[in-house]
Amino acid sequence: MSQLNLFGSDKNLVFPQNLLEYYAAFLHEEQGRSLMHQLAEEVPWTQQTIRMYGKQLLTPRLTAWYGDKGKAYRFSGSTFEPLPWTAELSNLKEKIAEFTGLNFNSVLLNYYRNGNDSVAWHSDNEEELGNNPCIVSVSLGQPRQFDFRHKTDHSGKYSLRLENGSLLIMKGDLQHHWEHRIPKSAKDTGERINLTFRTIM
Ligand SMILES: O=C(O)CCC(=O)C(=O)O
Ligand SMILES: [Fe+2]
Repeated sequence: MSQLNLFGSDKNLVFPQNLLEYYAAFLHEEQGRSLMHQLAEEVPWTQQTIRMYGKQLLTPRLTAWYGDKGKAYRFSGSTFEPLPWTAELSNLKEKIAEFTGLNFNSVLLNYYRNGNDSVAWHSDNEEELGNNPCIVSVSLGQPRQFDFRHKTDHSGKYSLRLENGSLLIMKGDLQHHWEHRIPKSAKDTGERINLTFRTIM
């Protein structure tokens, strides 16, 4: 059963709750934590640079990209060839397929080393994800706040807490009209890994 618990508000816009499904306990607490530690150790994490305001900046988190051979992913002017699926990641992909009925050919991993790591406002609207992508996001470790704001109206935001072991589905036309981010957090200092399973066309 979905347990969506959105908080916050927007004076003008009501968040379309039907575009999210949230399951707080997709994995058991202990499973979530041990998978996080395993991935933290084993994944060849890299810190990407992005071009912003004419400057090269380091992204405030570590990332890795896995998927089927040939399913390259392009963003910020770079092309990323996926690493081949590991046993842990393909097991998790299978578990997601059983739980949601959804199949994916790639996964982006984000490692937030502490509350100072974050991801800025964006939507996952790259062309190779197709028009209305279904994205499954699994969170491990430190719970963090996940914010949504409307693309053209920044007067308010909606938030949700992504728990250790949780699964969130983002679907429909969410990525057309809404942006999301993981803000920095002074109080949530523990480490967290997030995996977003995606289909590259
Ligand atoms: O860490 C998260 O929960 C979200 C990551 C995200 O939005 C992304 O990788 O596109
Ligand atoms: Fe995203």
